[in-house]
Amino acid sequence: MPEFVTFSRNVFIPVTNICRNRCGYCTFRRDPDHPEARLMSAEEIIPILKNGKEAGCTEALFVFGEYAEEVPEYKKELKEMGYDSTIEYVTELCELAIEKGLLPHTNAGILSRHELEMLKPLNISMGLMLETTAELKAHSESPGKAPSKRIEMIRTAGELQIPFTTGILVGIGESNEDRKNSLEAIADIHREFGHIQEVIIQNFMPKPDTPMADQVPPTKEEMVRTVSLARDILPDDVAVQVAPNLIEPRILIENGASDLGGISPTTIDWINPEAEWPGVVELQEMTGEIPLIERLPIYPQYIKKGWYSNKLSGLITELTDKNGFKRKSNDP
Ligand SMILES: O=c1nc2n(C[C@H](O)[C@H](O)[C@H](O)CO)c3cc(O)ccc3cc-2c(=O)[nH]1
Ligand SMILES: C[C@H]1O[C@@H](n2cnc3c(N)ncnc32)[C@H](O)[C@@H]1O
Ligand code: MET
Ligand code: SF4
Repeated sequence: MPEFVTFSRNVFIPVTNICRNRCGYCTFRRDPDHPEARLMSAEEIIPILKNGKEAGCTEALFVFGEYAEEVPEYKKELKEMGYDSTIEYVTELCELAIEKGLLPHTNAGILSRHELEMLKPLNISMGLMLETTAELKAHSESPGKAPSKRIEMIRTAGELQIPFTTGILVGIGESNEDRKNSLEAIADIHREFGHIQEVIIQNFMPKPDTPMADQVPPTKEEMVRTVSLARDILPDDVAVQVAPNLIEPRILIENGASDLGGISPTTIDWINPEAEWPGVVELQEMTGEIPLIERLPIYPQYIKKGWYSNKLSGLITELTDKNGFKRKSNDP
């Protein structure tokens, strides 16, 4: 049982849903000619940032389809907005978030070393799910989900000392042995670079109108088994995260989970839009007698190590107490 359980408050910004991949489980992605295909403008994003700040959020979570630039229609739209590349636009958005008082965390899928170098000074942490080290049908149309590519990017983020969130998606056709391999791969990378702050054990949620709509999601028992496997395999300084809007967390906490990820008072989970966020009072009910502590999108040990740029130090000071957690009390 962990000593305490953590969570953070974020605003979820689905910057673009155009994506070069086609994962069998995903409803976030849209085809370029779909009426809901979009690239959000800075004008749309600014009020979302402001609302989140007013509601006490600390994190701007920027999520993208992967390498949308490989889609010509998107490239044209980006050009019309005045940007030559996605990464140029992301840096602009991160600066906006910082200006509004939120710490940026970007998950844009695969990024090159150069792109990671550009984002490091503007992101308090970054993320990329490993998903799995297995070659699966779910990823047969997703070049960016090749395990070797994902591992390479997670390693590069380590070389650059970027506090990092990764994880595995459970129930997409992988075996228990595959889960073990995936977690061992993450543990090895962390032992080499020391930058993995949390590993998400995310349960696959079947979505209508996807190739995997009829695939059975993992059972609670499988999730308990996977969380305790993760706790066994991962080094002690890596937190195991589960999503409280996707699964009842109490028994997972009893088996090694110690973080509930980002919840949002003002935005929805654009990846799992059917799954509403619990509020802080509900989270407290879920954790029971175990203390619930609000954290920032960077874990305290990385604040202590100084793994953030001077562009973010003012905000860190504003937002943290002496232990590196959120300064304000956890009032709902
Ligand atoms: O609302 C969500 N937040 C997701 N987050 C956000 C996450 O809960 C928080 O941003 C981190 O805990 C940092 O505070 C992710 C972040 C990553 O880096 C990688 C994957 C995810 C996945 C989700 C997700 O499915 N839904
Ligand atoms: C941001 C992360 O969201 C996860 N993701 C994408 N689609 C689903 C789904 N149907 N159920 C659960 N998680 C999903 C993937 O692991 C991705 O990397
Ligand atoms: N498209 C990216 C990935 O799958 C970001 C999260 S999914 C919307 O890695
Ligand atoms: S999960 Fe990410 S990479 Fe896969 S199709 Fe959806 S947006 Fe694209």
